[in-house]
Amino acid sequence: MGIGISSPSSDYEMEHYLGSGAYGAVVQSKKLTTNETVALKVIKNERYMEVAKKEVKEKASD
Ligand SMILES: Nc1ncnc2c1ncn2[C@@H]1O[C@H](COP(=O)(O)OP(=O)(O)OP(=O)(O)O)[C@@H](O)[C@H]1O
Repeated sequence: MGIGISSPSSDYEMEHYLGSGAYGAVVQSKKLTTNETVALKVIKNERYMEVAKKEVKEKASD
């Protein structure tokens, strides 16, 4: 059983480490509300939060 993590929209279970970038680590996880496999980016520092939010918005509009 992996480590659990929650967001306002779902709970996730972390499965395994995928890699690291400048802002934090990426972990393969299961989204428990839908059973989907997703990549969760865990931001390593609060200072990077705004950069991360901007990246998510840009990727969502691709
Ligand atoms: N959807 C994904 N599926 C599989 N592996 C992924 C996925 N997203 C990220 N990774 C892995 O995690 C690593 C870090 O990804 P991340 O997006 O944080 O950084 P990056 O785009 O490589 O670089 P930067 O930090 O400059 O944005 C990647 O190099 C890759 O190995």
